[in-house]
Amino acid sequence: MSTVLAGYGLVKKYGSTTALAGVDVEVRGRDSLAIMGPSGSGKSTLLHTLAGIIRPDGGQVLLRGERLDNLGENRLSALRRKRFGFVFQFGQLLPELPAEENVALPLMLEGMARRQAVVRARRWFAPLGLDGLEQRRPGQLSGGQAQRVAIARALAVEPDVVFADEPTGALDQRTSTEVIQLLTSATRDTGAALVMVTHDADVAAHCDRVLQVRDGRISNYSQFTVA
Ligand SMILES: Nc1ncnc2c1ncn2[C@@H]1O[C@H](COP(=O)(O)OP(=O)(O)OP(=O)(O)O)[C@@H](O)[C@H]1O
Repeated sequence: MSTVLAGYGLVKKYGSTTALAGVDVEVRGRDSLAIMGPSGSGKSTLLHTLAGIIRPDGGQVLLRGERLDNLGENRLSALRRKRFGFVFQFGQLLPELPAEENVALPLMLEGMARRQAVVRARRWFAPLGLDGLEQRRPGQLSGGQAQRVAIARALAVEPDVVFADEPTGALDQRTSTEVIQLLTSATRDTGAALVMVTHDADVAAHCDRVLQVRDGRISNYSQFTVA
């Protein structure tokens, strides 16, 4: 599988703080990569830089060989909407919309008619164990169900890469295991790559590779064989 997303020589500074000190990373299609490391080591900065949310001060980010880091803001945000999906820790669903409309929203932002977008969105509910919850508002869902809706929303646009920042951070251990299994398998099934920040070694172990960041540098890479 060829490289989908790559960062080479990534540097990011905040005043006198060096958040990224020259990071190289490559992610292939269907590859899942967990980013771990101590608090303040640069994990979120690396994820956001690869996702085109933070612009690096040095180095390059490439999506299928196309540079992201020097695109104009409009092209960059269009590319993020179309080619990337995002799953965050919590609070990402719009509380006033039913679950199915939350999932349909990225499709509507891409110009799809509401009715068609909702039909497409509904297809994700059964595979993610959400059958029957289409009309629920986020406040009527458990934490694990809300994260599964967020996974559906991230996958609805059929992105090249899903970025997840502490996707299980607000869940108990059993729910966290269910959610990470669904996130890794559903992402792999679509052919997308997954890049995830987590503090939890059990969650990271569901990924193909784990990258350890320390003081803005990669201190270790490990490869798991996923069953
Ligand atoms: N917007 C910002 N302004 C100033 N400094 C920042 C900013 N964002 C991050 N930093 C600093 O950059 C370094 C890396 O931060 P980052 O959030 O990437 O770490 P992290 O590993 O994700 O931490 P955590 O696990 O606590 O979320 C830290 O020293 C942090 O204080």
